[in-house]
Amino acid sequence: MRKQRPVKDSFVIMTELVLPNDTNTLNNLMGGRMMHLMDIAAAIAAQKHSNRIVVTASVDNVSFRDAIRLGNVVTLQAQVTRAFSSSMEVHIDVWAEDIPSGTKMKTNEAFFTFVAVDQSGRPIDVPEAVPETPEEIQLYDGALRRRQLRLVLGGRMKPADATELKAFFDIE
Ligand SMILES: CCCCCCCCCCCCCCCC(=O)SCCNC(=O)CCNC(=O)[C@H](O)C(C)(C)COP(=O)(O)OP(=O)(O)OC[C@H]1O[C@@H](n2cnc3c(N)ncnc32)[C@H](O)[C@@H]1OP(=O)(O)O
Repeated sequence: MRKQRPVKDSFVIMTELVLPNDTNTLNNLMGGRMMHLMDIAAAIAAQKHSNRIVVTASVDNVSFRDAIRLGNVVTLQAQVTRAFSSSMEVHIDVWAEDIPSGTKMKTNEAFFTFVAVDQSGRPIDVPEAVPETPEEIQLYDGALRRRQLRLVLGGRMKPADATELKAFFDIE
């Protein structure tokens, strides 16, 4: 039987300070720097779940809701939502905090997909991810649909095989 692991075991929290080298000429955190931080936090979550080397396979839509300013404290929270065979979907939330003014806002959210690989870079199976809380169950339940959408968009699945998507959009 395949090994199981609670999704909460993969939880990662990472905190960074926005320094001058991280910013553009408007003193805002650069988008690419943000994606780098998100990739690292999410990869650590996938590694914790699988105890394997992981590679980033894809990143779903990342939107930059509000600018993050020089001197802000950035908090990234990542957790595996669901594991398939060798791949894992990781959900990540990003918060920016201005400590002197006591304000904190959610600025980004995304889903990353990582694939566990062996020393030769070949995909290798990972434990099943078991959700426990209502929020974890909701993310788990939506993960198959999101997987099919990204595989169709990435040209890795035929739309006709995306059964969850068809059911979601009520397509015959
Ligand atoms: C332990 C304690 C912690 C320790 C704490 C250490 C800290 C440590 C810090 C971390 C450090 C930072 C980590 C950065 C991670 C990188 O940045 S890695 C660099 C960027 N990424 C890459 O270079 C990946 C390049 N691509 C590849 O190697 C191959 O395409 C892949 C992803 C391995 C897939 O290989 P493939 O031959 O296509 O394999 P295939 O059998 O067709 O598919 C395998 C799985 O991949 C999935 N897949 C393939 N393509 C896609 C796609 N586009 N979208 C979604 N899924 C896909 C398939 O659906 C399949 O999933 P399963 O059905 O098995 O679940």
